[in-house]
Amino acid sequence: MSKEIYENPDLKKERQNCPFNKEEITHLLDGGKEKTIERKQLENYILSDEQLKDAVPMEYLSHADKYAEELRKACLLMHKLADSPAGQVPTLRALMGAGLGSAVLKEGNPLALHYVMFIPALMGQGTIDQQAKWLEKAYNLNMIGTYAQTELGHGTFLRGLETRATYDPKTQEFILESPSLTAYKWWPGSLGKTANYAVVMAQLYTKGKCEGTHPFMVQLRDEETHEPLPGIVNMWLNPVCISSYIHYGTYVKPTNSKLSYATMVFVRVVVCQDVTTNLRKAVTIATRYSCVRRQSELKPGDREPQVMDYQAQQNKLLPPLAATFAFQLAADHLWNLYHTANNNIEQGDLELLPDLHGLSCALKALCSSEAANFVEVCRQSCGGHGYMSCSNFPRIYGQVTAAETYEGENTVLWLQVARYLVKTRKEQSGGLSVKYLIGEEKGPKTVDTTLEGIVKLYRRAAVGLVDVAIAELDKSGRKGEAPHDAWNHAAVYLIKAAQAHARLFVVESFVDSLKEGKLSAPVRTVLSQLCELFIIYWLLERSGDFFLCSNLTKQDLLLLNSKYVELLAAIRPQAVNLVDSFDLRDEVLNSPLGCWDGNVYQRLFDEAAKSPLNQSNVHESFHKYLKPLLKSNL
Ligand SMILES: CC/C=C\C/C=C\C/C=C\C/C=C\C/C=C\C/C=C\CC/C=C/C(=O)SCCNC(=O)CCNC(=O)[C@H](O)C(C)(C)COP(=O)(O)OP(=O)(O)OC[C@H]1O[C@@H](n2cnc3c(N)ncnc32)[C@H](O)[C@@H]1OP(=O)(O)O
Ligand SMILES: Cc1cc2nc3c(=O)[nH]c(=O)nc-3n(C[C@H](O)[C@H](O)[C@H](O)COP(=O)(O)OP(=O)(O)OC[C@H]3O[C@@H](n4cnc5c(N)ncnc54)[C@H](O)[C@@H]3O)c2cc1C
Repeated sequence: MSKEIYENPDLKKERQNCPFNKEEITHLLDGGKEKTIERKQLENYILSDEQLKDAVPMEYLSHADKYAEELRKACLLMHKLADSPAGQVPTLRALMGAGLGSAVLKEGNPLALHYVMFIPALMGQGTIDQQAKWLEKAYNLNMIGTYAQTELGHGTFLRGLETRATYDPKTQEFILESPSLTAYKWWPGSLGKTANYAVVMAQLYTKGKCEGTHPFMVQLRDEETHEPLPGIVNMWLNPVCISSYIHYGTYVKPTNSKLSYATMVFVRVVVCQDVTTNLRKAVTIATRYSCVRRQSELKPGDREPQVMDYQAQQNKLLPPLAATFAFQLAADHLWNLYHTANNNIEQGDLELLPDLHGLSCALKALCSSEAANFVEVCRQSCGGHGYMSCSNFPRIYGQVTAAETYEGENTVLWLQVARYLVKTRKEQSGGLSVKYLIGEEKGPKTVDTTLEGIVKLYRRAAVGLVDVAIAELDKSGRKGEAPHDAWNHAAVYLIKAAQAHARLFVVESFVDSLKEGKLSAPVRTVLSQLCELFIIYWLLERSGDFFLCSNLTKQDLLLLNSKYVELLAAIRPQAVNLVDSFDLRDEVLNSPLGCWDGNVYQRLFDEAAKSPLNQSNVHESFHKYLKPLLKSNL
């Protein structure tokens, strides 16, 4: 007899009479029906393999055992890669990130850097000959690489990196050395125990002159024994400069000194997608749990309500729910820009590089910081159970907050965006962003609170805050301050301007996607409600920016507040159906709070029972420590 599938009655009720086609949203997020089919096939292929399941929860293993277990599974995944139904790159993308990858490798993928940075560095900066020599070896996993740029003393300031690569024209070799403790490469993933090669960023010295940071291929460990090569600490290795700037002993300047930064741009682009996947997981867990959890008393004498029926809970969870769509659509736009810019760069056309740099910094900083804040709100919205390790919130939060630092610490990236905006605004030049800066809203600054009217407010804020920052810089200049001091003293304004520009890009992406998208009426309705909720939410959160740059009035704000709470109530009935549309399997959510069937309490209990401490009534430590204390009559 088929086993009755349990479904929490509240969740079951939430799912009744869904007014839109969930699969249509799933296909939208996957990039089409075929991509959804491919993703589900790959998930079944990977998640059905018993060897990829954890015998015990990872949190109960030692550090060394965690590493060994993750490496075992990562290597097994690579064996499965060759036969995967989705093909190499789509599978790699799925296995390296926060979705399918983290369902199997909960503590992280020891091989991630090999694919996320090492191979892209070779592809983006190696010469044809170098690619011919290394790429096949890398793709065939005959070598494992990482990207070693950050040092103990420097991560942000690349011009301050201390690792030196001195070219010896006699031997035609580069001598790599770490001249000080602070020069030690620190942080590169896989560098400690896994990688046997690295792309090492070092200051190139030739003929006594420093030519700046360049990438070098360095072998770290013996390919057979995996022992570190002799002198690995004070590297005197046979590195190869990954880029063809030394011709017959003479340094040839690259067409663009910024090309060595290209790998970081790629990762910043994919990070936007990855933090959005993590945010989708957190929102799904918190939303389903909030419809299962009944607590307190809303109407005196009534049954305890679902906590999702509190407006305060809707205010916590519906903006992050809307953000998952906003960030996904913006990340899709950025991904398309990346491909266009990259294809142009391969033809020698670097015109879009500043736009790509500006927007990738802006979106990476915005999506990672907003996702981190929203994930913490989701965690808090689940009360005590949200604090449990098994809820998966601690791991998701750790992953999204890491993204606020790696690939460019967010503040540094905001200042890079500001540098790009000030330059673009002053020169009235540049490409993509110029439409925001030059296409500024002319005419009266009256406010209309329609969707179009609100988008115009975002544009006024983006342009207006750049102008405020420029005015600050000019004021400092008139006082005789040096440009670097003026820049530092305007940092608060510059960062606000950068953030306003990033928000405008996300808002425009969301609105434009709904205009362009071929959506059914019910899907368009619910996504439009989410879009309007989100852009009003951000406006209310940042109302100071809008007061500064437009004729927004207190009356307008009160009207927008009313619209906001109306939208909370309108979207609330579809919250579970919307997160169901993400089509995130329980194994990917990896949380008893967010499971599809809502059987929360039994799953929490089962998880707790897995703890080694719950394998006996009295732990041995009682006899060693507690009993003597109890007897000691202190
Ligand atoms: C095989 C592939 C198959 C499939 C793909 C596989 C996987 C991908 C899919 C999924 C992956 C899923 C998830 C990924 C998730 C996580 C990633 C995994 C791991 C992360 C590991 C982390 C790695 C790292 O952290 S690496 C180290 C990163 N470090 C940094 O980012 C340093 C930040 N600092 C800087 O960038 C510099 O300080 C600086 C900002 C450049 C400033 O330095 P500097 O003072 O020299 O520069 P100026 O400010 O003077 O500007 C000079 C000039 O240059 C322009 N510029 C600066 N940066 C760039 C750039 N990056 N690109 C282009 N141009 C740049 C700047 O605008 C100035 O120009 P102008 O003079 O014209 O103004
Ligand atoms: C999980 C993780 C994985 C990583 N993986 C890798 C890897 O694989 N390979 C690799 O090479 N690196 C890696 N890193 C290192 C990472 O790239 C650096 O930590 C990051 O670039 C920040 O640099 P930093 O640590 O020097 O911070 P710092 O720049 O020292 O930041 C400290 C403070 O100084 C501020 N600051 C610095 N410069 C400025 C400025 N110009 N203006 C204003 N404020 C400033 C920052 O905003 C910050 O508040 C990883 C880091 C993490 C957390």
